[in-house]
Amino acid sequence: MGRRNRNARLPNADIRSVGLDFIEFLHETNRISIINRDELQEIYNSEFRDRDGGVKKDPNFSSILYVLRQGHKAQVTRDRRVYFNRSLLLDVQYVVTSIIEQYFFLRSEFVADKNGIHISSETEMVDAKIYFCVEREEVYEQKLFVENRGTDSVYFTYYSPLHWIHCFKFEDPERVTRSNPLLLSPGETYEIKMNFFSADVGVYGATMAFEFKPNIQLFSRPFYIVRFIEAEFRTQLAAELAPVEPYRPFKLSSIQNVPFTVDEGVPPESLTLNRLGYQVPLKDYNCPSYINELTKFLKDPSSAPKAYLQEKKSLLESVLSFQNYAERFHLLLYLEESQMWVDIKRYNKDDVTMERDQRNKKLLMLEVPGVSENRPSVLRGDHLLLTKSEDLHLLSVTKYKGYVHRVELDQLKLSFSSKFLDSFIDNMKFRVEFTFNRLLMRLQHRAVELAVQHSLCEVLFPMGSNSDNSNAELSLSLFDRSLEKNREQYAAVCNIVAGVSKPAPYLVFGPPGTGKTVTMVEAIKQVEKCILDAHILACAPSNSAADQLCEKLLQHVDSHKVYRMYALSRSPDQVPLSLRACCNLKGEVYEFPSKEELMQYKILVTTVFTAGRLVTGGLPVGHFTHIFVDEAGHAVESEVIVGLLHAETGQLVLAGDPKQLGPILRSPITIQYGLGLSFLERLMTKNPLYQKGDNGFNTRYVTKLLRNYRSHRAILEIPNEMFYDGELQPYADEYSANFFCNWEHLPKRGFPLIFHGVHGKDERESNSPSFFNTTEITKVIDYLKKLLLSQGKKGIGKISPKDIGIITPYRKQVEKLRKAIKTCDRELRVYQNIEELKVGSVEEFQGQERRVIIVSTVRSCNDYIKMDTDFNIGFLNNEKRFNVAITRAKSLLIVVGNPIILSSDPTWSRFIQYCTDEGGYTGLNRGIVEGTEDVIRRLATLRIQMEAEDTEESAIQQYVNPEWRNEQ
Ligand SMILES: Nc1ncnc2c1ncn2[C@@H]1O[C@H](COP(=O)(O)OP(=O)(O)OP(=O)(O)O)[C@@H](O)[C@H]1O
Repeated sequence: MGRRNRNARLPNADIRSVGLDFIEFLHETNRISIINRDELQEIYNSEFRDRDGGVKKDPNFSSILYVLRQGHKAQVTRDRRVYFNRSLLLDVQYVVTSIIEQYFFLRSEFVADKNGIHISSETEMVDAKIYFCVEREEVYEQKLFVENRGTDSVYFTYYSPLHWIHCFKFEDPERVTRSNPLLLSPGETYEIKMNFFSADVGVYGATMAFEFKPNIQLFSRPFYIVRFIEAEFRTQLAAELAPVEPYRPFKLSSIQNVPFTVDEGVPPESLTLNRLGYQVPLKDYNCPSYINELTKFLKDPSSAPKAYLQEKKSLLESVLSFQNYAERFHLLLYLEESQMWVDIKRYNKDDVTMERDQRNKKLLMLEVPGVSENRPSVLRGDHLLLTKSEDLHLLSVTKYKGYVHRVELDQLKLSFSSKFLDSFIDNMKFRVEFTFNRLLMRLQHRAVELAVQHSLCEVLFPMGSNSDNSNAELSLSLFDRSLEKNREQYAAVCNIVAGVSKPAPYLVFGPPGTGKTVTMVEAIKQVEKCILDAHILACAPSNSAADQLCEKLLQHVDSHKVYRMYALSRSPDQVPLSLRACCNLKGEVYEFPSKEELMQYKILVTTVFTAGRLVTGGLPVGHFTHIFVDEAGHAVESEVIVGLLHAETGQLVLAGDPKQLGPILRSPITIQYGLGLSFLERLMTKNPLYQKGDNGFNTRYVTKLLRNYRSHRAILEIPNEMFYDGELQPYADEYSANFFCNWEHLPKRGFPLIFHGVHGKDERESNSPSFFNTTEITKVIDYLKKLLLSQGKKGIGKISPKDIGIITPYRKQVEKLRKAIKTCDRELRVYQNIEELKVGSVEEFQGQERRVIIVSTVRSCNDYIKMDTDFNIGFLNNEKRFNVAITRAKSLLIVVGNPIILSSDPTWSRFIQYCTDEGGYTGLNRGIVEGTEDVIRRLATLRIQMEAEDTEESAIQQYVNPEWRNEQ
């Protein structure tokens, strides 16, 4: 009864959204083919409904079906079969979502045998689809059979591709047409020859419609049968990289709460040497009990408002100020954490097995596909809970705590108690529950609390009241002399050294490649050189950006003065060799030196989070005279301030670009209430000191850099137009920018930008949810070989692997590309210094640059775009990720991708249009690929014809295109 009442209140849009999520869930768990209504209802109730622990009450299954049917998202037959419209998407690569809905309903009708007519092919058809693969550039032949298995004769009157590309040709001995129909007697089979040829690798599809009539009367009603053809032309390399086994997603577990005890494991802290004390306490900051109720209320404010919930809502709606600073951030962080708990539970699994690590018998290996893409997010030092499957029926269970010692591509290495290890037997089955490490949330809670305690009002909400109004007049001799020629950069360095904005933060912002990092690095070096008692904290949100800062500092600063401090979560093998001598990794163990020792270094380099350890360790307020945060737009404000206690008396400098990668949040509520606004962006957009006045920016507080020293102007064009109002000025050194302008493989000389259109397939393998696309890998490898193996010719200078970067959004594509380069390709794998060629995600390239960047976008099917958006992966619908990827190249940018899929995104569409207009487009001829829209329109017309009264003209004949048939 209660449930029915709740449903009555749920708006249809919400029910529809739950329904669509359920379809997605079925798809993800490989059960989209289930059509039995009762079975689907059982799955919905036991595995999906109230999956967030009952925070949000889901509607019942009947309501879901009702709303989905109304919205043409599902069809339910009288015999209780349910067809969700999702199942067909994979057949057609060029889909428009609203259109595909109609296609779904038409498909099942059209593929069915009719009047005894059955259509087959030499290779086995699966679900009315012929699939074949060719590995050479040659004509491939295959026969189609039209067979009359019925008891009456039938006329075969016509056949034609409804959706077709030039690679296919058809031929039949009688040249069947309406004016030349073929009588197929019972038991008779007629052969049609199909040829396929493509000069380019890729996946090509055709949809064939066959028309028949039960008798040859002019006005008799025809009937149609449809078959789908998918041909793949792939190289030997693509074959080597093909899925090792079919994709089998893990079955999700629905965990009930039963009493349990925890068997403690061995944390990797045992691998640290800790001489740094714990002087400033870090409280638990556990989520208050009202958070779930508040979440529900915020999602549906019409639900019975309670005064205290209304009060919290008002706090979220209020403008951030120093008075509500801590309270508002605490609340937002609790809401974010509550969503993180919901999300992490989705990864719980049943019946998993583990293996012993052969190298370290004390560790067990657990396969966790997706872990390298943060699905789920697990770091070294986190823990998981495992319960023996055989114990699950007990009234009370033991959960074994396994600490993560190592995160690898698709697996974790865990340590458990010795008691558990002794009882462990291979193939034992477990239920695994993921947890997440609350440390990062706790550090942020403490940071906002300390900010208020230490009265950081003038740092967080600067009014400029403490400073006079003049710029610094210093005469500095810069380490990087090129900065002296840029007035803004030079002035920024001087102002930072003189601390003119203090206590207000100094901002260095601007588009990609404008020299923010080099300005910050120069300022650090100058502070170190000019201010004798200076102590500097240099931070960045990510380890890779912090490493880059440190590497640049070491070019001029004595390594004894610099210390790179890593947290335990950094995998030792990711620590760059160049930093080993001045960091806290000693062998396999991280060492945290004593406070006194740390205070002797002039420059400490950490991530913004690890800076929190310095606070805990009791480094006194006032110790750091200067704090620098690079890539500050990438972090949430409460993350950036984790180590800012020291900004009370020092100079804080933030550098970044709000148009590049921003903070990653899970909760739509916290995004709505502004947690995604970085500190840098807040100052820039909300604080008058940092805004542009009539005389431009106030250079005492902020420097906006606009000269791009990195890239050829053609590469900058679209980011400049789309994100920077055309303000960006190309200033790159001519020699570097034009390095590839005469490259023989450019579609157009002088335009060092290539969009290579391919029509591949996004695939998955085994349990990994991550994607790869072997057609794109083939193309990337082609270009790589053109760059490395035939270089030094025709006026192009030599480049080495370290000058090339390959960016791709999915871990599986990264892994396969590395395999292709370092193992499969005979020439590349032995190429000198090939290990220096970096293949990585956009996140790994933020802040970096290469002479040549190759981007592989992978997506070739619309079906997964929503998943990308939900998990914050992929390139589509993510302008910031697009911006970062495109702006890393200095002299040559090559993008390999599916232009049809990418064009559904306005940013990519503009980019592809630009490449086309300027002559940089090559590869897949988009003109020959017909859209799904056309196919659907055609199928719909055929259906009208089947259902209509007798008709004179065949609908199918409207689509006759002479080229699809072989000339005889
Ligand atoms: N004044 C200058 N003269 C010549 N080259 C410069 C100058 N300033 C910066 N550069 C060069 O421009 C390139 C980009 O600099 P940097 O990485 O600091 O830019 P950024 O603004 O931090 O970029 P991103 O936003 O992509 O991180 C580097 O190769 C750097 O050496």
